[in-house]
Parts: sequence; structure tokens; C-alpha cells
Amino acid sequence: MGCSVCRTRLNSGRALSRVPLSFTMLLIFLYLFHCLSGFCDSAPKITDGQNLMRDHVPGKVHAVRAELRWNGTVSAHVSALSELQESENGGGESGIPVSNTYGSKRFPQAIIIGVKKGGTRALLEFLRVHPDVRAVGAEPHFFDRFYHKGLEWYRNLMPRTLDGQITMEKTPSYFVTKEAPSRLCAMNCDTKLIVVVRDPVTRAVSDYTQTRTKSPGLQSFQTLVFKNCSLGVIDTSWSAVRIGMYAQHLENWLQHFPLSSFLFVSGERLVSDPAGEVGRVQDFLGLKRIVSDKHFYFNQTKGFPCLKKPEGSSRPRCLGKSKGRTHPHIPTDVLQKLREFYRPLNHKFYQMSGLDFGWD
Ligand SMILES: Nc1ncnc2c1ncn2[C@@H]1O[C@H](COP(=O)(O)OS(=O)(=O)O)[C@@H](OP(=O)(O)O)[C@H]1O
Repeated sequence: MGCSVCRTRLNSGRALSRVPLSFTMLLIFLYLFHCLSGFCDSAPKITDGQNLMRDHVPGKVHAVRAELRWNGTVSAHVSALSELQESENGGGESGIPVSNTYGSKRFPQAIIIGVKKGGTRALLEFLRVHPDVRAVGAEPHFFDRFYHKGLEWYRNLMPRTLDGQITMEKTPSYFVTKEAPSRLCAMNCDTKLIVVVRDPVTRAVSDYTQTRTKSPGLQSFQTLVFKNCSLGVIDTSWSAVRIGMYAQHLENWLQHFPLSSFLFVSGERLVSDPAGEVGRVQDFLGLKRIVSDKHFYFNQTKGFPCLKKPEGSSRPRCLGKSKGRTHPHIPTDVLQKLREFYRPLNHKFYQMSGLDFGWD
């Protein structure tokens, strides 16, 4: 019995030694193929990654997936994929920490600095469809609220980018923050600045609508907008009014940046012709015009253009409920007074920017 076992072992040993090298290679190849199909228990599954990325998948992920199909180095590429997920999620927007080392965190080369309620979120989401744009999801508020945290804190918030990709963020309050231009210039005076502007009257109503959503007991618009109601004097200390005084804010920025650093985007045209406005932005950023008409459709229920395929999703998506709210009715004479107040300021802004937005 013992001898027969020994004989068997000896025979199988000899047999094994005769196994051709090519057969071993075939086994290795089959194993790698098995893993790449997502069945290796020890390796993270690509399908899991896809679920994590359901909201934001950068264009570069497709390239990484392609590499996953054609190369055998599974773990390196899975970690690259994880990195892209984290970057796209604005360094943890999904709440799922993913470790990675792919690309590098850079200061933004372009920032959407304003204006509040202008359509800044729509613009950023449209730009994120571009494979060469990487952006922080949340508003960093570095140059207004968190400047004391230092530049490294700010840089760390940024998604990792590959060479040739543009890092972006949007914080609409920068446009009205006195210190923001000098602070931003101290970081990089060549930063490209994008300002989405919207008719200041509608913008003020939009701003008021948002505040009222948060504080339902808020006084009426007409109570807040006047310093002296009977004389029709507008209260410029009310932020909903002050933010729309674009010429004044631009003047502050022009102390530190040349006009050529700015691109003014029409908030109205961003709704009526999103591809046209995004086209201008892509040119300004020196990007190939990839985001085009074919990326948008008009959603009748929402009443706004939506993305057919947002970054990271194969399903159409509109912006959330806080974008495109129904505005309350404001008496026409109140709106008229506000329009008159803004008229000279708008004209000054048209002169300064070299663009007539046709608000009056
Ligand atoms: N495609 C699309 N979908 C939804 N909403 C759109 C879109 N394009 C522009 N807008 C307008 O964006 C307004 C909100 O502006 P912001 O994103 O700059 O607001 S915020 O400052 O970040 O709070 C928001 O203002 P309200 O309509 O007053 O809600 C919209 O009018």
C-alpha cells in the first residue's frame, strides 16, 4: 500500500515535470481571464466600482476599463479606477473613502466665481461631461470662508488630474467677496475666471425664493427690497439686491485681474441654448468642443435642459429640486422699481464686460 502511494507520487511527479511550459502558460492566462471577468474573490470587482461611480464617472475611466480588458495587471488598474472614482466624487462626495495614487492634486486653473443663483451648478455639471475637466463637487469656499486653512488645505480638496486635464471648482460667493480677488491672485494670477450672470431682478427673486425655503416665516420680498417703501428706495444692504450690482463687484476684480481673465456666461442662454454657452466656455478653457447639442435634451416636466448622459451615468439626469424652483408672485410695480434701480448698473456692466445681456 505505502509503496503504491510512493509509486503514484513518483509517477505524477514525472508526469508533472513533462507538462509542457505552454500548458502552464495557458493556465495562467485562463486565471487572468477569470479575474478580469470579475470572479476573483480576492480582487475588488469592477462591477462594484461601477456602482460606486453611479453618479460621477470621468471620461478617463473608459480608457482605464479598456486597459483592464486588454492588460493583465489587475490590481494596478483597479486602484487607478478607484482613484478616478474618488476624484470624481470630489474627494469623498459619495462618503466612501477610496485610496489611490493616480494623477495629482493641482490648484484649479479655472474657477466659476459667480454669481449666486446665476446657473453656476448647471454650468459645472455640463462641463464635467468633458473628459478633460475634473471638478470638486461641493463648493470649497476657500477664498471667502476658509482662507485661514491655507493653500495646502485647498489643494487637497481638489480631485486628482492627469496631464492635460483642467481642475475646476465653483463658489459663487467669490464674486461678491472683497478679499477674494487679491487672495486668488496670490495663488495664481493666471487663473481663468468664469462668471455666470443672470438678469439681476430674476436673480434677486431666485435668491429670495431660496432663503424663504430655508426660513418659511421670512417677510415678503416687497418688504425686504425697499429701504423706504413710499419713496421706492431700494435697500442695497440686502444681499439679494447687492449681489446683482455686477459692475461694482467686477470693478473690485479688475483691480487684480485683466478683463481677458474673465468669461461672462449668460444664465439665460445657459437655459435656452446650453450647448452654445458651454461651447464658449470650452473655447475659453482651450478645450476641444466635446460637449455639444447631442448631450442635452429639454425636460418638459422640469422646464430646463438636462443631460442625456451625465458623467458617470448612462441614464439622463436633471439638476435637483433646489435648481429651477417656482418663484413666488411679486407685484409688477415692485419688480419695475427694482428694474429701474438696476438699469444704469447693468449698462455700466455691459460697457465693462463688452457684452450686452439685454436685461432691459
Ligand atoms: N439646466 C438647469 N436646470 C436647473 N436649473 C438651471 C439650469 N440651468 C440654469 N438653471 C438655473 O440655475 C439656478 C440656480 O443657480 P446656481 O446653481 O448658480 O445656484 S447656487 O448659487 O449654486 O445656489 C436656478 O434658479 P431658480 O430657477 O431660481 O431655482 C435655475 O434657474
